[in-house]
Amino acid sequence: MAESTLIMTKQANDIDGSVKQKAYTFLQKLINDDSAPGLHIEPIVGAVDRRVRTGRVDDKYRAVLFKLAGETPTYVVHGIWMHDEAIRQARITKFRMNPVNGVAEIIQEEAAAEPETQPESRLAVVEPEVAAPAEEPPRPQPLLSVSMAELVELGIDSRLAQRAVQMTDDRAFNALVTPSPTSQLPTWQSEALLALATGSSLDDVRRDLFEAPEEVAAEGRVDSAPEEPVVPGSDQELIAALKKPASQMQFAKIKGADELRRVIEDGDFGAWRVFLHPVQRTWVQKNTNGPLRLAGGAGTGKTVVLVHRARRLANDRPDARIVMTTFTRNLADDLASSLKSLDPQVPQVGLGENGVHVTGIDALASAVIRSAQPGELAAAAQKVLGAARADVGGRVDNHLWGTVAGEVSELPEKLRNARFLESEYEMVVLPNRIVDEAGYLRVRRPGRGVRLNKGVRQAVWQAVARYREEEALQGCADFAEKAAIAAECLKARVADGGHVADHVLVDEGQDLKPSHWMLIRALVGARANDIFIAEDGHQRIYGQKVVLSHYGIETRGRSRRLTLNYRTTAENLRWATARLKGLDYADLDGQEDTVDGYRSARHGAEPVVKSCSGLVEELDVTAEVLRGWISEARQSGRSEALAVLMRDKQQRDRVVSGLNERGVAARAVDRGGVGAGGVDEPVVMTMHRAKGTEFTKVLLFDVDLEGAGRMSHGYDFSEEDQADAQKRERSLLYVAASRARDELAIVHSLKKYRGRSEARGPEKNQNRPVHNDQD
Ligand SMILES: Nc1ncnc2c1ncn2[C@@H]1O[C@H](COP(=O)(O)OP(=O)(O)OP(=O)(O)O)[C@@H](O)[C@H]1O
Repeated sequence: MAESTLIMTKQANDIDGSVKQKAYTFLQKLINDDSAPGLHIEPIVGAVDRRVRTGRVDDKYRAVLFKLAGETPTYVVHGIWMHDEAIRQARITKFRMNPVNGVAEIIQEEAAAEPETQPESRLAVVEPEVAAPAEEPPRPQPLLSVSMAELVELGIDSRLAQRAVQMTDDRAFNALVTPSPTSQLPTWQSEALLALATGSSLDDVRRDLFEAPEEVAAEGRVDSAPEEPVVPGSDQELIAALKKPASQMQFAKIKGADELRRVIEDGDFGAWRVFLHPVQRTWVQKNTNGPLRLAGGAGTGKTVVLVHRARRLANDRPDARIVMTTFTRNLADDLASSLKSLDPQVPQVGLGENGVHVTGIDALASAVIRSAQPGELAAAAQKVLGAARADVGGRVDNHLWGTVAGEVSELPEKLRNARFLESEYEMVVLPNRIVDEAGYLRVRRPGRGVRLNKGVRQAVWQAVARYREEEALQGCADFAEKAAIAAECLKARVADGGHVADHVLVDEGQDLKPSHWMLIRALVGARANDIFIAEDGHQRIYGQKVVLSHYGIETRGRSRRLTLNYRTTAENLRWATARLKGLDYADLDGQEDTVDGYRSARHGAEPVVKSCSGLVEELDVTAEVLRGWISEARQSGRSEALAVLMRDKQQRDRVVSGLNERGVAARAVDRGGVGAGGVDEPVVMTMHRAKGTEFTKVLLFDVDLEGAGRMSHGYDFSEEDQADAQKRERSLLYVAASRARDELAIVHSLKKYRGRSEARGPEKNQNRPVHNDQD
């Protein structure tokens, strides 16, 4: 009995639900012993590839495989089809190493007897389903600014290259380069062409796809034994080609029965676990002295990289203490379950233990505080608050800044405002560890927008002092203060026992506040792979813009942006990014952040925008759209997750009851998991809560298409802050729209928004920034 190695392809992974169990049994048997009775592994006469085999999955279905000889055989699973289609596929499909760049690929050739009919190339490129460019209004410029020869030099099939360089129409181009179960377009070729069409240069493509850094290339090598020279055209050459990072976008070695089961059960949804983009793989493996920052639009797989990287660090050094953190508890729960689903063997542990500790950043601060001795806590609070308090565990009343603002009559009217005071406190007072008026009068406040003279600073400090007094009376501290106090505790502990973590990985970095960054810096010393940050400046929906280097985290020169969106369709992406148009965004290095090159390889329907006359009609339309989606899903038998997203919790509850009254069994989601969210019970949640989630179809309810938004009110103490608040509203729409995998609907009532903004009166003291713990 000889065990086999199994290589799954991304396309083969999408196995029809009705044969998944049988496919699993077949492939598991194949791994155990390819000569087992009942598998019927057989060659096909007249096939273009002598390595091709078919295998019997059941009476109707056959697997198409490529067998590579070695010490033990390797089987590359091309796919599972009904008998006749499987035989056809087996005849015309070839597994090869691309002769130009050495990447493994599956291509289709015409039957061996007919090669002369297509002299320039025998690769069968399926015609795009969309109308040919000749039928479209002519456009002056082709989409690609490279020549056919340059594409061929990259390794792109010559026939595909010829068609691609002639294309002037987006949709036709996308149809040409989008892989489908019938086109057999190698994944790397599709990605290379899409990247070139969205602004990457040939050098960018070469670097990203073919030039893996040493640590990634080393990961792909067979083992440390001296390598035998590989004979050209041999099976060993193909096995080596499978290990190239660009090959691993499409081919993945299956390690064990559990992985096989998960890969088959999850199909495309589990692709993130095995088929990484070479750039993702690089950022999983990269070793550096100092922090790394990975930026990228929504759905580009930043979290995927973070989770893979946590596993990689844990596997490299089982005694490493790794912290993986993010902005909210819900997001942290998602990270924990992704890590578990990627690798259940990675120990998820408490802070300071060997393994990965996954936690929300505020929960992390609270845990440090809970673990501190009273003396330690008092010393830390002295540094942060100017009072040696050990009673900082309680929660601050949400309205405390508003109350204080109302009490300090010396504050100018414009600044007598909870939002101003809270942001001044979090951005200036806390990070600078200001504990008295003299310190506040001296401090520099770059980037704060509103200028303060001495008298105003004194008034602001009066408010801060009142705030702190009240907290001392109540025995509490707010989240930002807790993070600052936790950071001071950890800094003090370094002298005794060193740092509490070896590696810290941060997701949703754009939303973290200065005190959070100071806490992160205090968790881990400056060392190899100390901090890894995933962020998207366009998705900042809480707090102010932050520059990491101000808090001892220097990522300049060690940053990268991901641009391929895996989640949503190109159509939804266009709608989502259009929300950001005309605004400037910055990344955590303080540099311009753009959506240039941001692309999706998937296509679908255009988003549907429904204009309504008011709330009742909005609810009617929402119920109607949901009923349509539910009935489509039921008819197709697909399991789909449906969600309705809106701006705030009151609206959410109104929508749930409105939908229930209309016979749609919707369910509100607040804290805690989203649950199945299947078609029988669409979920309804705020756009803030939807951060980090994804659904098959998403409806945005009562959208303010002008993006002026309610949040901008209350920020009129400075033009910059008001503009920033409006920007966050647009970002929120971008976040919400980019949750949709397939379809997006937008329901709005423009008339009502006009009325609302005209009717807005002063509500200054009640205003308070939305906090992560609230939404
Ligand atoms: N290499 C990959 N292959 C297949 N799917 C992938 C890959 N990388 C990411 N995905 C999928 O794309 C979706 C988005 O990934 P992820 O959540 O990591 O993106 P993100 O950049 O963190 O998004 P956001 O910023 O919106 O939170 C997920 O469904 C994930 O499984």
